[in-house]
Amino acid sequence: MTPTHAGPAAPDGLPAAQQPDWPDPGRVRAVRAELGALPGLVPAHECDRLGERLAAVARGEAFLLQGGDCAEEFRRATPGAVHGTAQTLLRMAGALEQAAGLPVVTVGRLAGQYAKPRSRPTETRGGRTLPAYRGDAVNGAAFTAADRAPDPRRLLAAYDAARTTLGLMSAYLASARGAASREVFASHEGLLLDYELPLRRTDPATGRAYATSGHLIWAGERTRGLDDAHIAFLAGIANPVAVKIGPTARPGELKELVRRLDPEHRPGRLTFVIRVGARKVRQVLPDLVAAVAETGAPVAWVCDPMHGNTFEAPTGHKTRHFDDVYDEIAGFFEVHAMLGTHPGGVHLELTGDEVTECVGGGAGSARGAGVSFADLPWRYASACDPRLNRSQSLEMGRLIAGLVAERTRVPVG
Ligand SMILES: O=C[C@H](O)[C@H](O)COP(=O)(O)O
Ligand SMILES: C=C(OP(=O)(O)O)C(=O)O
Ligand SMILES: [Mn+2]
Repeated sequence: MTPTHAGPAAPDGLPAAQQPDWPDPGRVRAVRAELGALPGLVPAHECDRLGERLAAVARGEAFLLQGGDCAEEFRRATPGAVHGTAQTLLRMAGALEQAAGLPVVTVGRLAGQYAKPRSRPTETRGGRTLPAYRGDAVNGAAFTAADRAPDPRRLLAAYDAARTTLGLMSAYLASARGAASREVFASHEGLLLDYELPLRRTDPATGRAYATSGHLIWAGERTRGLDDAHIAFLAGIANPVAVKIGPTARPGELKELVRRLDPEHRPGRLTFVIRVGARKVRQVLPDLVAAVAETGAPVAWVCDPMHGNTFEAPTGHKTRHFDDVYDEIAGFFEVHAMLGTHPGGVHLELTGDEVTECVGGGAGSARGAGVSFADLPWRYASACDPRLNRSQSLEMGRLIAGLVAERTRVPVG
């Protein structure tokens, strides 16, 4: 179990899991004040527009493609890295739109995905134990005491990197004429309350509070405690919000999340991102969908086929198999077909670079094809979880397009 810190940042003093052990509370207060004086990163009307798009996703009239790094890195807030991710997402969106005849809503895991919840608070290498890497907004990835020390000034660097990334994305979209979907929204896990709360602003037009750190904010599998600070934070913002749902979630918990996060049943407000693993999805998803259907809330159902399929390769690398990723998506579609509900979209960890982090893929996608275990050390660049590389992403995009096309009964071109 990861420790739960009842930190000062929690809304209404509620317990907040996975918060950093900042060394200097005075400095954190100063950083929060500085963040509070900076302009919001995204405007409220864009959050509302994404909400409208997600309402269409929930109705089965659009498909959500959400993807990007597991952990964004400050040093990669560069044109090459941001454009690579954007181009990969837009090419996948193009394949989906063409095959399925449905508009695709494209959302990046970007411009804020700088904080990570971890399974363990520390990491031991060669007999030496240091704090775990918790994302660039908290500490550095290098295995040194200096890097791993949490530093609240990194919250300001996260704001700068997010602003740079949003600018690079806008520039790319302005140049991507004719692209199937030219809107890319920004999303991240709203993990660090010392970052999220100062960036929460009241929209003068409506008097409603918005997280201005990104368009869509989600609570992770490790921070979705019903009575905890993260859910209270999401309940208090008007943005579209999502919650990751792992294999131990009970149907009643989802009903309670609906009650807290979408009491008015506002279309586009709430998305459930299911990440239960390929071997469990067919078994656990039906009861979850049925329970939420009983509430009558118009939630969007999205499949994260990454986080329930992670395993350790013989090389020691964290990896995922392309076929497991596809199988969880296929199972997700099967369950929705059986229930007559809508498979709203997918949430993927991917990059535009040809890294070697996930195994499999390649023509035919038989086990053993594409990236092999032996390839993993070659280009394993992720700061946290393994991502689909560019080729694997495009291949997965084509496979998903096949599933959506089958569903919408439009022949694949
Ligand atoms: O991205 C999700 C989590 O932060 C990640 O899977 C945790 O990884 P860990 O189990 O190595 O801590
Ligand atoms: C932390 C993540 O996922 P989850 O909360 O589903 O484990 C993530 O999306 O990187
Ligand atoms: Mn991850």
